Amino acid sequence: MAMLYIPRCLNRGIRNLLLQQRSFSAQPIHQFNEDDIKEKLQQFPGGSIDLQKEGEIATLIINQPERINAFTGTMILELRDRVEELESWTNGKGLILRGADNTFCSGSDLNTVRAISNPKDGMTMCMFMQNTLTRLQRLPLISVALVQGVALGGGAELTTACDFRLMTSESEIRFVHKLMGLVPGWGGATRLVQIIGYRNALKLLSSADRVRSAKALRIGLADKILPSSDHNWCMEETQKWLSHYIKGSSKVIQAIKNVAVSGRELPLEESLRNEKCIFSTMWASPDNLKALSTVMKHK
Ligand SMILES: CC[C@H](C(=O)O)C(=O)SCCNC(=O)CCNC(=O)[C@H](O)C(C)(C)COP(=O)(O)OP(=O)(O)OC[C@H]1O[C@@H](n2cnc3c(N)ncnc32)[C@H](O)[C@@H]1OP(=O)(O)O
Repeated sequence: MAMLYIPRCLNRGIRNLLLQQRSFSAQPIHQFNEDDIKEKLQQFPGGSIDLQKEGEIATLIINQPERINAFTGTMILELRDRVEELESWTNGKGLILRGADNTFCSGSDLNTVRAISNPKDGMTMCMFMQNTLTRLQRLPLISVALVQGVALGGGAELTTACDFRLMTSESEIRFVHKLMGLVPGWGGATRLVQIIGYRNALKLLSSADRVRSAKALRIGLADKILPSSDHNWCMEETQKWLSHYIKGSSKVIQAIKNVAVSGRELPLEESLRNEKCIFSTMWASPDNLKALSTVMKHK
């Protein structure tokens, strides 16, 4: 669940209202019995999704470098567990999503794909991943995908579940779905339209062209190009870039992410009500009172 922070000290009416609002983000997009698909995905092991927390920034690592970090069945399950863990990380502020070994992700593992290439499994896998990536997208953390090497197919879709994308001058994002007789199924098309607009998204999906970093920056898919591909340097630069957006207390950063998600996802009136509720948790809060007690000049 992407959780709003709801202080216990609020009066009962406001607290109940906030709890109701919170249940909006906790609702899975698709409600279905997950047992069958979980059992199926367990049969395709390999690789891992690793979670590291360092201070206020967590890093999720897609880890199967021998297959360019392709997603196996168990990695799909592990991603969900890791996202769930991040949902209850109350002190966190930022998240970096990256692949192991200087590349991002080559999409679904084709061995897994072949084994579940029937309508029923395809549909439940699609719903499972859409639920997970929606939860990832709604985490109250500011998230950035560090795209080194390639982000192909499902890998390209994954980048769109983050708030921002940093690429290296050598990396590329490519929606190859058309070449496989498919459309994105992990929510990637919907999110791509939100990020770069209908016309640009349609061009990328219908051409299956590779998007190198300069073009990605131009059309708003990437937020920065890192000039070196050296892994340690890229990670340091990504942390530096992210740290600009996560200065301040975790409650303030999480509230900012929540109002932004609300603005993106909810109809106007509902979003305004949600913003009011979140605002009410921040007004006269310790962070707010501390700021007011200092002499402020925003020069
Ligand atoms: C599109 C829909 C679907 C979804 O989930 O929505 C998908 O994502 S399906 C997967 C789409 N991705 C692909 O089709 C990737 C195909 N592979 C490639 O294009 C290349 O391997 C590439 C560009 C990723 C990497 O090329 P490079 O020359 O750097 O390395 P190799 O080709 O030698 O790859 C090393 C090794 O990895 C295996 N590999 C790569 N990607 C996958 C994958 N997605 N699933 C399974 N295995 C993958 C590749 O076959 C090589 O294995 P080897 O045994 O050494 O031949």
